[in-house]
Amino acid sequence: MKITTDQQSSTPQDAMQILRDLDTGIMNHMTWMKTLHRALICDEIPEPLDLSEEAHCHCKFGHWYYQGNNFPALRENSVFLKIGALHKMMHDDARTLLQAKSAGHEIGLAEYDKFMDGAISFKWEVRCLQFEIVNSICTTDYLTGAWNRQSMMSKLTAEMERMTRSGQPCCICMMDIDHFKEVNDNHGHSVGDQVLQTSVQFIADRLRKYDSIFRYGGEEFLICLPETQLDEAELILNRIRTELSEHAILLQGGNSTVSIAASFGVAIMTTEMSIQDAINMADHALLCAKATGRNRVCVWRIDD
Ligand SMILES: Nc1nc2c(ncn2[C@@H]2O[C@H](COP(=O)(O)OP(=O)(O)OP(=O)(O)O)[C@@H](O)[C@H]2O)c(=O)[nH]1
Repeated sequence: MKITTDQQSSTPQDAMQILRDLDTGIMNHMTWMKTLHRALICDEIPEPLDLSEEAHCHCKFGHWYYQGNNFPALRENSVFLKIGALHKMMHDDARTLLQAKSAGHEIGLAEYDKFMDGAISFKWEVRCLQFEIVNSICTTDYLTGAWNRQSMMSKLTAEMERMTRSGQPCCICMMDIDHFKEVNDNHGHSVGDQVLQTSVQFIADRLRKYDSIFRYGGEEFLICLPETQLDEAELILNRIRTELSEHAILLQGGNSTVSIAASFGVAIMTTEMSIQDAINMADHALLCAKATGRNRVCVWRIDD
């Protein structure tokens, strides 16, 4: 589920900084490659650090990569870890070439190819990580960590295609925090923002890993529950709704709390209808929940 994935703990500013750092890493290694080839081809004296066992830690990228405080979320990313392994291998292979050269041996084709293939893979994986980060910036609502509205239609379309293939049902729910304007009016917008962040995290923690939550707009969210019948969706959402209303949100500083509740409207998506039709039905159910007292789940049944 989106909220709990590692990319969510970075802000867009962090993400932009990581993109720049990765670009700098590629540039630095192109310059390094030039120095290395001068030593291998033009008999220049090699850089002493390139002969060290720890060469991968001593280059500028290595300093950045291994420093403890650069974006903790990144340290759990599988592509980031792969980049680290490729980077070390590239420096190890470069050292092997330099040692062969300084011992007066001819550099074998296999050794050279291994080094160059590693260097190409390193650059490729850095590009993959950059793509992943750009994709995350484009698809995430960075206030709440939910998927954003732009990514919603493509995800729901994929879900519709999956339904067509598998015949499994899928429910859509519109969720809106009750009297949210009062939270802003009584506590200020920054508290309102915290309440949005915490509520979404709270809900996301209680969804299954194949469910998704999207920020539809303002304090309204769309929840997609694949492989779920309407009655089951109602049960799941009612459990979440109850827990949310009973859970006071602790504000930053830890001295005060805000209690909230939310209304939910749920409908089932079928292959005979458009995605927009399903959203409209869930939205009608949400209006029903608001009109009949809030803090409740209303279900839109097609034969109602
Ligand atoms: N703090 C904060 N407030 C937001 C954000 N987006 C929308 N809002 C506020 O959400 C409030 C929504 O108010 P209303 O549409 O009147 O709804 P409500 O007070 O929740 O009432 P009901 O939905 O009828 O229960 C407005 O005050 C918006 O300014 C946001 O990103 N941060």
